[in-house]
Amino acid sequence: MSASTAAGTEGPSAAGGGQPAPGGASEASKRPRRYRVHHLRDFKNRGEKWAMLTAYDQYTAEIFDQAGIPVLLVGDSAANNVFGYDTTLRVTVDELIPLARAVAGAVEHALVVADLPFGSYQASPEQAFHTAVRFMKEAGVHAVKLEGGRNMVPMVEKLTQSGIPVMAHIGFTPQSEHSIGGYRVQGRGDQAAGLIDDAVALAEAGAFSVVLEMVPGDVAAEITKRVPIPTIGIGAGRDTDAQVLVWQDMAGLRSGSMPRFVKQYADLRGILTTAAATYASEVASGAFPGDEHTF
Ligand SMILES: Nc1nc(=O)c2c([nH]1)NC[C@@H]1CN(c3ccc(C(=O)N[C@@H](CCC(=O)O)C(=O)O)cc3)CN21
Ligand SMILES: CC(C)C(=O)C(=O)O
Ligand SMILES: [Mg+2]
Repeated sequence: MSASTAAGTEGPSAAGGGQPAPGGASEASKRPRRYRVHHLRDFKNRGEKWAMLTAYDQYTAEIFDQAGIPVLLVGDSAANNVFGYDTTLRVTVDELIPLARAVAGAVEHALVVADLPFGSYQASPEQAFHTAVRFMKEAGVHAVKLEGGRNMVPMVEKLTQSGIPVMAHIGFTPQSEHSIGGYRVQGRGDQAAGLIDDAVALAEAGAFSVVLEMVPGDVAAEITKRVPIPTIGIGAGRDTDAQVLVWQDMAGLRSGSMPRFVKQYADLRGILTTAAATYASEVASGAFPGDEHTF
């Protein structure tokens, strides 16, 4: 797998290998050598919807890349989906960078975005800059994401002016769980105007896209109309430019109750449970290893 940014990255590539691209299989040959922020803006202008997924390791990144997912997010949700912490607040830059390095190193076409962990960017634009540079240098990601509205404008300006593309994230922002007071829909009623102002300010500050998490569908639709950058919804209805889900939710690996915005497209937990139990019983019975596995 190549993380190359060599010449020839702009044009469409014939090396799609027949894999599906966002617009469907027929679009595969149009898949760019590397998705760039301008491709995402083109999708918006053409009204083509696309999907983002989280990824935290080599094989999932490779699989989602080959499936035609144009943007992969190394989310701070690694906190609860990799490390077993109860909230995203716990994950550190030092923990997330190796995962981001695995993902960025495994993809050929996808644009890889890393979440800036809680506490690693809020203090100042300089702090945000130094953390983002670590992700770009040590992990090789192509962009970073941070949570917050108008208060994040100085950070977004500093990063974008330094050549670091920034994905914004508003609505329910899990890193602010304790000040928000729980996992709650944001932007209802007279909160809507403030959320729209946040999105507009972040776009003006240079953000290349904005995640809208747990926002009423009509508010997300209004924001999507009002800003020139792509909106990426999670629990924000069907009218955003793109959607994002945590991959373990999407593929049915995670146990327990699922947020309402999740749709499960596979039962990986069932598949792995059966595989592990069958392996164990074949070892117990002596059916594995067989002659063909023996030297
Ligand atoms: N596995 C996983 N999936 C996610 O979507 C996700 C993470 N982890 N970790 C980081 C954040 C946290 N997120 C979450 C997690 C839970 C709910 C949730 O339980 N929502 C409930 C209650 C909503 C309400 O109270 O109104 C729901 O039914 O949607 C929402 C967002 C989204 N992100
Ligand atoms: C759910 C997405 C947007 C996220 O921020 C994460 O996975 O950390
Ligand atoms: Mg996150």
